[in-house]
Amino acid sequence: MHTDLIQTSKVQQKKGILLVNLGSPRSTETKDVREYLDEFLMDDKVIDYPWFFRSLLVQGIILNTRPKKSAAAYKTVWTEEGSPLIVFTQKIMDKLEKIVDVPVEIGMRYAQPSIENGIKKLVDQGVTEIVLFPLYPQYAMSTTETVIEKAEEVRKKKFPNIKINYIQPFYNREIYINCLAESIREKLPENFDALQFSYHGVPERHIYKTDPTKTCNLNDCCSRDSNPSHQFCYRHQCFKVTEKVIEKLGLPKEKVMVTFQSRLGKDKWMEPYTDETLENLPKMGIKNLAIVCPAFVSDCLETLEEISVEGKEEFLHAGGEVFNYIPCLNDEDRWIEVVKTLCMEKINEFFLV
Ligand SMILES: C=CC1=C(C)c2cc3[nH]c(cc4nc(cc5[nH]c(cc1n2)c(C)c5CCC(=O)O)C(CCC(=O)O)=C4C)c(C)c3C=C
Ligand SMILES: [Fe+2]
Ligand SMILES: [Fe+2]
Repeated sequence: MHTDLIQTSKVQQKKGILLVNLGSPRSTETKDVREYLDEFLMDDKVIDYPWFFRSLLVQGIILNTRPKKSAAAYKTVWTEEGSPLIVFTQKIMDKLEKIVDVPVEIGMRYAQPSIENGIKKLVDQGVTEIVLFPLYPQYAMSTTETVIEKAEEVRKKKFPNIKINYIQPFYNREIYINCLAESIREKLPENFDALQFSYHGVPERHIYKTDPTKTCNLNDCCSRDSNPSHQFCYRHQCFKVTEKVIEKLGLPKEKVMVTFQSRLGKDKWMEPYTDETLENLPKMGIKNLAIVCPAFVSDCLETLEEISVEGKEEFLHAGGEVFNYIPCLNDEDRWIEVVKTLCMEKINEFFLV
């Protein structure tokens, strides 16, 4: 009798998937970019100063000049369908929907379509249990953590009766590493002097702040095999992806480097910086470079403009000869299979609870 009741209640639960990415401005108009940057940078998980200082910095300084500059950059990558980041996330959704038997929606942490919008669409289809997938391989306070915080806020306020289960960062999952390695292998040129892994940076302070063990010193501990801080150490997780991928590709360590891009403001961000490295490589004899950006699963402003256009110019200007940008996983079928596996794993786990 007791088991029957539990099973009956389980059958009544309807599951759905919400794919979450960072988000882009509504358009490339400066006012829309300003609105987007305002929401993004006023998030205390992104600029983690007390509210007064954050608003002084963001609304008093950054929003005076950056929106115009960023709008011009967005114009160079925008497509007829819209922002590459959102278009690729939609493509993942479209492909995933065809191979799973539950509804799939997307939601962006900032701007539209919002997380609330995505949850509502699922709820309108009768969904009561959501598997939410933050599309970031590595954990960071400014990505995974803020997504979960926002989704929980929306759930408590607007959808208190639904359940959300979160997919954890997947940087060390074999299926993801195989997928990334195969994708890179296909796109690597025949000859190259070095392969650069350029990850989005974060301020060093963020790493210390989110380390529950307070053991990470942003030194060699991040590359050690085991340390209790690794679960929340973005730096470690970037190193781990690199290490596992180059092992799969059979590349010697000497041919590979890790750098961090897209820094903002005057804080100390993780080093070495991508732009400085690109300027120095030609002097070190590296003229033919391949570069990949595995903090991003979808190409976006930070890869298409900052790396494949600006980065290329920096490298060539400094004496580099060949610059090969390796695109992100985007909507490659092998990546869709990984998304499916991670989602179904969580759905089944959910079902067993
Ligand atoms: C991949 C993980 C990301 C981390 C970690 C991250 C941290 C982080 N970012 C900023 C500031 C900006 N990032 C911007 C764009 C942007 N950032 C990510 C991802 C991560 N950010 C993506 C995917 C994008 C592209 C969005 C798109 O529409 O294509 C921008 C906006 C663009 C610009 O003006 O340069 C800013 C600003 C901080 C401060 C931060 C950690 C503290
Ligand atoms: Fe670390
Ligand atoms: Fe960013």
